[in-house]
Amino acid sequence: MSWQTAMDCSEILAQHAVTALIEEAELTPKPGLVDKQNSGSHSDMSCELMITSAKALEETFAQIALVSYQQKPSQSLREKIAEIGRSGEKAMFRATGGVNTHKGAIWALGLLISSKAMASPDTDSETIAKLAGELARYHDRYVPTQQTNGLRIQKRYGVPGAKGEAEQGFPHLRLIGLPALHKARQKAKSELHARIDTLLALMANLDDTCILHRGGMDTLLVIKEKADRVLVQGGVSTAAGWEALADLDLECERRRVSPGGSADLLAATIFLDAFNTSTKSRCLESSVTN
Ligand SMILES: CC(C)(COP(=O)(O)OP(=O)(O)OC[C@H]1O[C@@H](n2cnc3c(N)ncnc32)[C@H](O)[C@@H]1O)[C@@H](O)C(=O)NCCC(=O)NCCS
Ligand SMILES: Nc1ncnc2c1ncn2[C@@H]1O[C@H](COP(=O)(O)OP(=O)(O)OP(=O)(O)O)[C@@H](O)[C@H]1O
Repeated sequence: MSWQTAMDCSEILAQHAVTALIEEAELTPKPGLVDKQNSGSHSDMSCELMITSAKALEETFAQIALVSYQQKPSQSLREKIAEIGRSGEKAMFRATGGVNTHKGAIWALGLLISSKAMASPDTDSETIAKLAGELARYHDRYVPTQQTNGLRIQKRYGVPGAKGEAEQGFPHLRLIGLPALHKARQKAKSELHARIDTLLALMANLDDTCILHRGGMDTLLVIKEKADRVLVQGGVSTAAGWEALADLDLECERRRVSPGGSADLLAATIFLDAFNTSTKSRCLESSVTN
């Protein structure tokens, strides 16, 4: 996939980002998260709301791509996209009536869109994620000083959180998400199973501040271990893996936790993967059973 002008680039990247968010929301089943079957551990969200929110972000994503087109990482660019990202958060809250549907996703996708727009269209995903990290490491002098759940949790548990993940060049995207998706496809898994296995691989590895915030460290460790157990059983395409997924789902429900950070990184994985020409026309079946 290629683009010739800044406008093309902006439209293509924004559309792809919205599609990635919609495909993440619609992927079913997902433990603890909003999907087509239920709203997981989120009493204030639904799949329709996630889709409304995703569509409301298209303009934000387009603006980020436009200001980043053929630029280099710099403090000035970092501050420009931070401002656009913050107005994107406002657009999200307006569209959802005040519900935080995509804050983490705006952050991750915003940086990756900026990086894609800076680089030439055929740049590989590894380089894109690292370039996004380079941009994230510039200090934003206008960052609001108020405390967030994520900042509190990062301090309390000493984990990198969404900010650290980006500043490190998205290691979970490069080393876990994209390889898990490609490995599942190599094993001829269906696209549905491949994507759920990718989410589980992220959940098994990520110190997700959404889970830490609601459940604490004990809960995070149990969720990581149970996600890993599905993969050890061969993933959700096996009967034992499917059963282990049901067990993980019950655990998220019982503890009222949701892997929002892993969901964001799954959307980011889907976004970057779409530019890989060999996987362009993947067919995602709508079945929710094994
Ligand atoms: C860095 C952000 C996410 C704020 O982070 P913070 O951890 O303080 O906030 P908060 O807890 O509210 O949100 C974090 C969200 O990140 C996701 N997340 C959680 N853990 C992780 C993790 N380990 N890795 C990646 N994402 C994670 C979850 O969805 C979570 O809800 C971001 O909102 C921000 O600072 N935006 C400012 C605007 C900006 O600079 N934008 C630039 C790109 S558009
Ligand atoms: N399918 C999904 N379902 C739920 N959350 C998702 C999904 N996809 C991504 N997320 C991410 O999860 C985050 C929402 O998590 P959460 O509800 O824990 O945040 P919060 O509103 O800040 O905290 P809390 O609800 O615990 O007060 C969003 O910012 C979003 O980026």
